[in-house]
Amino acid sequence: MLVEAEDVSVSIGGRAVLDGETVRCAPGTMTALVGPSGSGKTTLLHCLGLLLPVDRGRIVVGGDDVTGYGAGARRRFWRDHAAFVLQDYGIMDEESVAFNVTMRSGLFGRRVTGDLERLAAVLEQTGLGGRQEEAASHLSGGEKQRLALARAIYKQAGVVFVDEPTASLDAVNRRKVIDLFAGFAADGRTVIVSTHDAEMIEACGSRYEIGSARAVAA
Ligand SMILES: Nc1ncnc2c1ncn2[C@@H]1O[C@H](COP(=O)(O)OP(=O)(O)OP(=O)(O)O)[C@@H](O)[C@H]1O
Repeated sequence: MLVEAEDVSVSIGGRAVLDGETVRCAPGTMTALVGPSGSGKTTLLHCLGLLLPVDRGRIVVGGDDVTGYGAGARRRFWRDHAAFVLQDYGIMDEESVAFNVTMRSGLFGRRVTGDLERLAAVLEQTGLGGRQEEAASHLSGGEKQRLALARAIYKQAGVVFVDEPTASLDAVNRRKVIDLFAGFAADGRTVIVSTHDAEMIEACGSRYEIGSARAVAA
């Protein structure tokens, strides 16, 4: 699914945070949003993911102008097409590891439904094997980050929005995470990454320098 921002501007508290940004994030590619701290990478990622409205310009997904989507249409987009790995991880502390990955519980009680075999495999892959019953509040910061990754892997969404996924990782785990997202793109998905990480940027098929309104083909 092609995800585009066309001439997008956003002001927060009267200050221009994005000024005429245009990016084109193609399926089958990892697209990097790069630039100095405070240049607006996270803000643009949130606009592309319909988490934040734009003041000017358009967000276009799969050829459809989605800029004016209301709450219901945005929720359907998130449910059917999007996975997010954001800086606050979006973990529900009071819920179990399993619920945080599958986002599904049984109609009665707290039994988690979904593809439990797949859940176990994904937790194994992210180093959280056997911990599905635990409350997410028991996890460390790094484990919560891996839980957010597990959710994105489990969901198999068409568009994956990722904010600084390697910021707090050691070299070995950084490589694993880069390979994981590169694998998503190789599967034909659209992967959009806000990052400072030179190794991650290197792995991206295209990159945009945010703040300069200038596209740089990789
Ligand atoms: N909710 C908010 N309220 C006030 N200012 C905000 C808000 N969100 C973002 N900003 C401001 O917008 C600018 C861009 O922020 P953003 O987080 O998009 O930058 P970034 O390029 O992702 O930075 P970093 O690399 O440090 O994560 C910053 O100056 C920030 O202070």
